[in-house]
Amino acid sequence: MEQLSFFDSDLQNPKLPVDLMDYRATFFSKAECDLLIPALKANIEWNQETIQMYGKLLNQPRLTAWYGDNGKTYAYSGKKYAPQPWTDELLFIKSRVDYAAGVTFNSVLLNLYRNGNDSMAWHADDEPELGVNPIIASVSFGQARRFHVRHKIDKKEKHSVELENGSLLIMKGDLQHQWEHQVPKSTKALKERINLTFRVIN
Ligand SMILES: O=C(O)CCC(=O)C(=O)O
Ligand SMILES: [Fe+2]
Repeated sequence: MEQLSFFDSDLQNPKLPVDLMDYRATFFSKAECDLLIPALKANIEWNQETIQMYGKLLNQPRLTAWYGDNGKTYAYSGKKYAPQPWTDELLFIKSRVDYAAGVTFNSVLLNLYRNGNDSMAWHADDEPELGVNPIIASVSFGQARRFHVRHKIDKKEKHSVELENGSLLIMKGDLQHQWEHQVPKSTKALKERINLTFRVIN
């Protein structure tokens, strides 16, 4: 795919992992986004999952859903998730993403960030079922949010990109092994954002 990288610190930092991330700002057109966002809101079965933290059961700061091929179970935070069957919208998005990434994805994790208070903490998608050096394709709709990447060992090594409405970010190489990523909270009044990360579960 055509490589466009819009990382602000590109020039200052030769160690920027451009070989680990491809970003396309307008992968889906505005018209496609306007059709897909309400369809995803209405047709996806959004769940409020919990997390165990400091001995307490807390709500995750976002809603989630897991869709994919039958049998592609996903283990996350000590729980196992069976996928919901693909919807028409998801298959449409997947066909475009599969083509761009050159990968036939078999599952997708969806996140709904309701406002600036919703977030995703630092993590790497390095579960064994994703395999070594997984390609993960991340599609964003709605409110643009900052996506931060930092090196696991040298935590000062940090980059960020604004994930815009209709954008595609492909994460690849050893990004999930050497780096972590997050979507931080914001104190601004932010609208809803839907993110889909397409994955191959082995
Ligand atoms: O919402 C995002 O942009 C990131 C989502 C993510 O990192 C994940 O689902 O693993
Ligand atoms: Fe992730």
